[in-house]
Amino acid sequence: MSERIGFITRVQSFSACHRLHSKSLSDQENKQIFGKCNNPNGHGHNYKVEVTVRGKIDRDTGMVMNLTDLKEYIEEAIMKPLDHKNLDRDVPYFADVVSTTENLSVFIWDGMAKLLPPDSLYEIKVYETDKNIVVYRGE
Ligand SMILES: Nc1nc2c(c(=O)[nH]1)N=C([C@H](O)[C@H](O)COP(=O)(O)OP(=O)(O)OP(=O)(O)O)CN2
Ligand SMILES: [Zn+2]
Repeated sequence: MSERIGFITRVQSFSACHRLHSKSLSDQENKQIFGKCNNPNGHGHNYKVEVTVRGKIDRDTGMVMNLTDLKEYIEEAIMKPLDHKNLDRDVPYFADVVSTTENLSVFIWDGMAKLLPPDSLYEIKVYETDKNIVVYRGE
């Protein structure tokens, strides 16, 4: 039988607060572009992240990868740095990067890619709310 390729996804939720504010823009521009999300005291989200890994379905194990290992990588790359954090103040990456869901997806991609086997990470999907969803595939 020829080699089969599978995609496996694990879902993880975390809570964090943030403020949309760019140091490259004036206060007036920040207010105009980000509106209520530029409120100085920030606001919170219950984020949901889907991490998808692509790979060969191993003939012996029947797995693309062990979901127990994926769970541990998610703990390192998502939960430890982000859960119950103020993204802008507690996560050094966001000191000069606006904490949009797009940039959060890139942060999570970079953290996961460091832990997973080379070229196995396929997609990061972040739900900021039920209605606001970002997909990042490392491009
Ligand atoms: N391109 C982006 N635009 C916006 C982002 C983002 O990450 N990328 N983020 C925000 C805010 O952080 C904000 O939290 C969005 O919240 P809100 O508009 O309240 O969310 P909903 O659309 O789900 O709320 P409803 O009021 O139910 O429509 C803004 N823009
Ligand atoms: Zn927000």
